[in-house]
Amino acid sequence: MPRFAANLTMLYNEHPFLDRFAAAAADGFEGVEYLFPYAFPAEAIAERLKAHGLQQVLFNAPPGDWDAGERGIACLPGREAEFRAGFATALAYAQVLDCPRIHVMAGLAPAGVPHATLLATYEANLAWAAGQAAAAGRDVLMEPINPRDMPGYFLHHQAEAHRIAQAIGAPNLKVQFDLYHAQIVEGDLAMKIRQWLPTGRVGHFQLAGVPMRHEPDLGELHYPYLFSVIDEVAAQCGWQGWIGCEYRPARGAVAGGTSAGLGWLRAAGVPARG
Ligand SMILES: O=C(O)C(=O)[C@@H](O)CO
Ligand SMILES: [Mg+2]
Repeated sequence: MPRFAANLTMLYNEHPFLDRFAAAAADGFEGVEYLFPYAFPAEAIAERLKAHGLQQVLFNAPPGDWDAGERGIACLPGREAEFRAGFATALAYAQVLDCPRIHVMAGLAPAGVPHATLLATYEANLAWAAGQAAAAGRDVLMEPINPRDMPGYFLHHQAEAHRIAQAIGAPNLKVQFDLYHAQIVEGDLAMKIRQWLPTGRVGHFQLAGVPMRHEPDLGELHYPYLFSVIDEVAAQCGWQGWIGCEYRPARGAVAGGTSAGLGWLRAAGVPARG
């Protein structure tokens, strides 16, 4: 069975951020991910990871002005210096958190800028980041995101992300296969897993029920089957990664809401710890 990481941006919102680590560990998660750690000192987060026996598996580089609606800056011409400074901060956090993966968000495509210009900027920033990350022993990830959740986002398709990774050719530049986004944009997930996992360019999976982004056992996808496909292909190609659980618990509005919705995790063979 794949290893599951709790996404602490979406799960356990019934607790303050630093208390979500204990809650995830008690529910049987062995890894965690989240969007951004930057509101907290890296040492304070590292302390929680250690105290609860958790691995930090992924977080995102600074995305520009998130509150103003920005969703990454890697494809934006003229923002290269800010991109580099932000990525250096991410690398420093990754060092303290012992985190092997950093997701670099592409950004929203600005109106009037040719696609070729955005792509060239994105590729140049990714190539630079991959070089920096390689020296620190980390992977850089890009993630195709569905246009309903994030209208105007630069990257929607797995194939496009793999084409970019292949063109840049850095072994530590990989693709985040978010099954929720991919089902909405592309479908045919089992065959896509069989297509992309053996390339060695899939750095991480994420999951959520489709279409509402709730628990994976709510909605149109049958995750037990997809887990078995991931297991089968991972055993064939030697992939050893994580699946980030990046969903909004449908029961999250009630006390203990995240834990109450983890029947799917128990069915996948993960017992509670606490
Ligand atoms: O939204 C997602 O899906 C993510 O994985 C985030 O890191 C980016 O918004
Ligand atoms: Mg995702």
